[in-house]
Amino acid sequence: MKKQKKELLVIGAGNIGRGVIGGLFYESGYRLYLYDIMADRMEQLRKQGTYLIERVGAEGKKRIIVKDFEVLDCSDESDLIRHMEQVDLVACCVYEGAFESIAKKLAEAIKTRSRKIDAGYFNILLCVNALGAPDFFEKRLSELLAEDEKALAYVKEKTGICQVMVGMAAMPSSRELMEMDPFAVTTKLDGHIGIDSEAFKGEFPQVEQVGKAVKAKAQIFRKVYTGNMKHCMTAFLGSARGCTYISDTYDDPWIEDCTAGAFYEAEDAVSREYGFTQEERKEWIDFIMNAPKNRNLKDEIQRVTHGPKEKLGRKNRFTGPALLCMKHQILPYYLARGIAFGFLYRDEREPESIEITDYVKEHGIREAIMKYCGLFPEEWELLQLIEAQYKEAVKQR
Ligand SMILES: NC(=O)c1ccc[n+]([C@@H]2O[C@H](COP(=O)([O-])OP(=O)(O)OC[C@H]3O[C@@H](n4cnc5c(N)ncnc54)[C@H](O)[C@@H]3O)[C@@H](O)[C@H]2O)c1
Ligand SMILES: O=P(O)(O)OC[C@@H](O)[C@@H](O)[C@H](O)[C@H](O)CO
Repeated sequence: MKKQKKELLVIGAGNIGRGVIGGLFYESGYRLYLYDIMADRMEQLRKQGTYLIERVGAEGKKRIIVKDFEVLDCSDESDLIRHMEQVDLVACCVYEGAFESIAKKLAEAIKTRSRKIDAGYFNILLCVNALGAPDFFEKRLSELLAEDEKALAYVKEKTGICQVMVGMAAMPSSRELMEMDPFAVTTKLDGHIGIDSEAFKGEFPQVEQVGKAVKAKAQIFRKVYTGNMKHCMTAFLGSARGCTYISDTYDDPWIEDCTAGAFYEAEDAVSREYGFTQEERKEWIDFIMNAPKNRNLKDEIQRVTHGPKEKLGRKNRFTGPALLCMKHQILPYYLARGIAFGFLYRDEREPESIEITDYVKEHGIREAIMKYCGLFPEEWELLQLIEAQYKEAVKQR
């Protein structure tokens, strides 16, 4: 088997791309190639030549300076496609809105790759919380390459399209650090990255805190419906209590009870739906519920709630598990409370929260639930439950 070069092309050089994936692979000896759509900012990073990662744990902190990376010419797509043709490992660290344009460039690169005599494996790591990302890329690549048999065969035989569970939060650094280095990024110190090992092709990367994940397509639903849901519900409830950071909520027993309630409802429903074993369940519950409270990490509520329209949506982190609960005869009592507080969440810096709360004011909560959660009148039990929780929440505020 051809030895894989220790090189990683990062697409989306933001919190996760620079801070978590870039940082961990760099520390394990990988050469980084960074691409981002923000061409001017990337040019500044190229000139700067290094960037700082601050890793913050419950007990201690660690700083790393990333050096000797290459910033691509981000002013057009040709340099990106050329690197996709040459670097065997690509990490997509972007939101869903970027998927289509990345799929088109990958398709171009795959055409060239498939014609190389010694064409080796190519792995695409989808480091995203979006649900169904591998299915999207598999489908789009097969459509874009439909006329090209060689390229299609290369996708099938040599390309790994891998969901990655990024279990390590990352965020912009404090103002003091950003003044020292405008590219500084802060991440959790502990945490784990799981790459879909069933989809990965060839030699698996040996990187600290990065391991193999099985049942990855089910695991990402579990991560988003339980872990990210709990995180976002903490932020919605925390915002209602006047908190700025997630850590400000840690001593509030009401927030703790409500979010734990929602977590266990969702975890039960997800486990029934996807058939996680008792051992798998225990490990996951322990990872989320017994994680040490990291009071040193300043994770802003505004970052965690970002894009509330998507987050309240039918398939996303609240309505998704609430519907699964209904399917499996579990009452999504606390999940409905999380949704209710999502409808109360208003931050002038988050335009979607203004749209949602204004809509509730104008049309009433029932119409708003149908519009933003995508529920139908025949799903009346869940509709009524959220409505009731909303009315309670308004009284409590
Ligand atoms: N931040 C976290 O704690 C965390 C943890 C797990 C997973 N995630 C997921 O990781 C992904 C990235 O999150 P983030 O926090 O790093 O966001 P971010 O906004 O910090 O970074 C995303 C980067 O992608 C760039 N981008 C946008 N469109 C692009 C395109 N077409 N091509 C190339 N680059 C493009 C943006 O300019 C930005 O720099 C998201 O899917 C998120 O859900 C984030
Ligand atoms: O990045 P988002 O908007 O999908 O979700 C916000 C956070 O919940 C998320 O970034 C977490 O910090 C991360 O998924 C860690 O597990």
